[in-house]
Amino acid sequence: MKLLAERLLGFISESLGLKSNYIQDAVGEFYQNITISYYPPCPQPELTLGLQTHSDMGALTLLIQDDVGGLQVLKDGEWVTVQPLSDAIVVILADQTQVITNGEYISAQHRAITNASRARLSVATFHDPAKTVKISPASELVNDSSPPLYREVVYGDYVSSWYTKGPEGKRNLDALLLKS
Ligand SMILES: O=C(O)CCC(=O)C(=O)O
Ligand SMILES: [Fe+2]
Repeated sequence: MKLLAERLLGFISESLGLKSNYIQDAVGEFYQNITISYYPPCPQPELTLGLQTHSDMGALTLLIQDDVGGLQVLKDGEWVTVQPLSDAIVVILADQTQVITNGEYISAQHRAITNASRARLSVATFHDPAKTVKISPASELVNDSSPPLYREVVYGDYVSSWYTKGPEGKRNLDALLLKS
């Protein structure tokens, strides 16, 4: 998972004209976190979500889901179900990559819905900076016509505020926006 995350961040860096290890260097050694989520059947799925709308706070998330399905991503204002595919790994771009790329790449808002009949399992591997790492837009991507969109943040502070305020859409990322 770590190698895959490194390669994907490498491709993202290269696509923006940065050296391939740019984002990896900005993030530093990954703090790898694994969450296994179990969603029991819910008698009234229309009344509750399995997981509320959020974007992941680190750099990149790699997710494996079983064949039940329930992960949805927000695309053009609509919720789109990520169809389970056997052997597939879902790549979820997370907030720090949005900051480093100065908004060229956008972290995905997603949620998990429940269903009435089958329990669901997902395994997410988060690739995050260490808590002491400072994250800011890549200087190579910032100039007079493309000013920095986000202020620098110590990743640990971002995590604290995420847990204090809770994830509500992308409000934690929006709090880093510099006023133009
Ligand atoms: O269970 C899922 O499909 C989503 C899990 C997730 O988004 C998370 O743990 O951050
Ligand atoms: Fe997530």
